[in-house]
Amino acid sequence: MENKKELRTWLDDMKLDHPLVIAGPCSAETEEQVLKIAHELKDTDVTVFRAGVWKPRTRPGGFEGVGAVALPWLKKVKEQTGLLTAVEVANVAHVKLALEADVDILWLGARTTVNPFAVQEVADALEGTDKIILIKNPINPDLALWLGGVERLYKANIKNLGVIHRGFSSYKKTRYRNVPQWQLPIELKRQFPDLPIINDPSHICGNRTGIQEISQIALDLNFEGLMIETHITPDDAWSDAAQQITPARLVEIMNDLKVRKPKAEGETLDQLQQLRAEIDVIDNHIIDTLAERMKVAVQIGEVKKSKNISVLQDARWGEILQNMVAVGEKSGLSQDFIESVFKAIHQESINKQEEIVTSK
Ligand SMILES: O=C(O)C(=O)C[C@]1(C(=O)O)C=C[C@@H](O)C=C1
Repeated sequence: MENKKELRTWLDDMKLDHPLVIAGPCSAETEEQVLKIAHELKDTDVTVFRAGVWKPRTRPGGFEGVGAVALPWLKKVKEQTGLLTAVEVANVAHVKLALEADVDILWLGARTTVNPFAVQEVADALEGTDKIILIKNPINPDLALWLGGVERLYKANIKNLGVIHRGFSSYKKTRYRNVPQWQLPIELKRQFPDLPIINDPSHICGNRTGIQEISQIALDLNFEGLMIETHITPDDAWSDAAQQITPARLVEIMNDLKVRKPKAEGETLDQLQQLRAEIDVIDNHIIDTLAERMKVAVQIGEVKKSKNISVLQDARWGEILQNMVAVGEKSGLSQDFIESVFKAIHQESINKQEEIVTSK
């Protein structure tokens, strides 16, 4: 699949003068709940009403969605409010029912994207549809797997495509429910600038407090839209209560978010160009310094080879990491940043030395 302007046609056709907003409850619970939320969202920036009908739960026994009974409620949402509707589909049966109910947007969840067999099955069931299909990132940070999902749908002759960034699972305890790992959507955008990308701050945060901050970062990274879980009485929600917000709070967030211009012009561009020239000089210095460091690592590698000493020296490596984090902190650089930079440097050093010690 190549980047093509036509990938964003469905979004351009909406002619929005603000980012696309998809909102609605995590799960459709009752007809009354669905319609109440939809009516509160009707006269806002929201264009699409979302509601989970089939809910993939991590462990059995949880609320798994009310199922197909909710589809006629979504039809009513469309008739009464004019909002488009969106549901998650995970198998052929879901696709069939959602298409029969004339749902406008179908999305594949993270637990589906992770499985190419499941994606292929859904793609085959959707073959040739003119519905909008959105693919959430897989649970693990694997860009190829995410793009593979998009490609399977594209190959099934589906042209109204987009992706949803909902963050990635981590074994570490973090302040996020799903770590954003912004470098993945940034790389996706670099490869496919015309594939619409929507951010899902609700699943990234797992709570209400971070939604505004994550949404702003997404807009600053030129995401085309936001999908935010919204409930009339969030605390009573049957699923993901902690991360849902009221329609009123959603409106507040929308009003506070700043949409910036994608490109600078005129004087601002001149100013940026001057600063960018400075960055170019500094980047070149960084490369020269890294190359110098690597030369020393190669010399150490030669000593290790001649004296039969192992490549990895944990104690020294631990000491470097600790020192550099402390030095970095003094210059206002975060621990995460320093650790990732030095881990990459150390790995390259190991690779170079491994080449030396294993050479004949
Ligand atoms: O101190 C060494 O022994 C090195 O080879 C240097 C270096 C590094 O690049 O910082 C590389 C490998 C070791 O695990 C520790 C540190």
